[in-house]
Amino acid sequence: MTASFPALRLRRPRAHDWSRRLHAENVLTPADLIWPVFIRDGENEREPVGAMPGVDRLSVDLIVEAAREAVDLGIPVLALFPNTPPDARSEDGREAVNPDNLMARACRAVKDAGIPIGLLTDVALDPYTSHGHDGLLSGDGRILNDESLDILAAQAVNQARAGADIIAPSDMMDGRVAAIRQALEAEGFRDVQIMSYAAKYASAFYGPFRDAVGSGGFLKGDKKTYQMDGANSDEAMREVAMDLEEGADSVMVKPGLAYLDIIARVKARFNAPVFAYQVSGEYAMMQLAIERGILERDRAILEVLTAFKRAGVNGVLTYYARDAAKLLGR
Ligand SMILES: NCC(=O)CCC(=O)O
Ligand SMILES: [Mg+2]
Repeated sequence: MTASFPALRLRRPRAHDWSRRLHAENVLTPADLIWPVFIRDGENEREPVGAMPGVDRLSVDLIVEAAREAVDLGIPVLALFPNTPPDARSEDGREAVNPDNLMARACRAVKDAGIPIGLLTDVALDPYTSHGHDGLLSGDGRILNDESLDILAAQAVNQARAGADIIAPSDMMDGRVAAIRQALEAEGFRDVQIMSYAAKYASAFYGPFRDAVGSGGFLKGDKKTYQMDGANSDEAMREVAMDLEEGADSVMVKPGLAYLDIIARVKARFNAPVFAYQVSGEYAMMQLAIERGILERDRAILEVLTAFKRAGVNGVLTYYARDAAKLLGR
């Protein structure tokens, strides 16, 4: 910088709204948003998630309505998460490959209704297992890596058959992207995308999500042997490199706000689409402060989502997707 005050006045471009808009380096639009929704049994059922005020579990018919609303708001993708009835959960999570499970029914219902929206489906066993883990559990309490790959790949194919557009493995087993990509190719699903949860950290901020999908009460122990240690950043680069090499079309960093540095590193290093997940705990934290009048709602929502853009994401999974899209307009 050569000029100095008063030739240089950095406040000049900030003086007017038109000028601030003109100079904005990053712009959030509804097309940046992926809306996670929770599926439950029944018909015309809308059930609030206690730990996530403002978020409901919806029966399949209401998921279809949500998809229509998302399209109207310009949101390109819905992310689907099932709250599997307890009697369908088992030690091996086999409900994950049931062609009539909640996830498959929701995908088919949205696609059969001809709604032009992308569907992102989560691959991991935790909503289907009686122990709440993302992979298969051994007798002595370990999460088995290689042994879990077959059912995860079969789960992905089951979702693709039901109409999923983006398979999103969140299980953090090594090698699962390759296994899923191979299975999708073998079954003819050449154009089904994979968005891998590449850098997924073992986080306290997933607590409310486990309430939403009903796995919290089941979970034995923690997920530290497969999800990443929050102290690590180089390791995230290796996770991302591995998933891209195995056939991921895009990668995700999760949670979001506490990991913006990871997003920025991934963006700087890889020429690949990167997404962030503003997770349930981030949502709950903000939402409770908003409901108590401590935070200004609209500004807080847009500020945080814009921060993800600034860090370098192509898009954000956020429980605020609908609210943010309404604020942004089309
Ligand atoms: N596999 C999806 C998640 O774990 C979501 C976490 C959250 O929203 O807390
Ligand atoms: Mg990995």
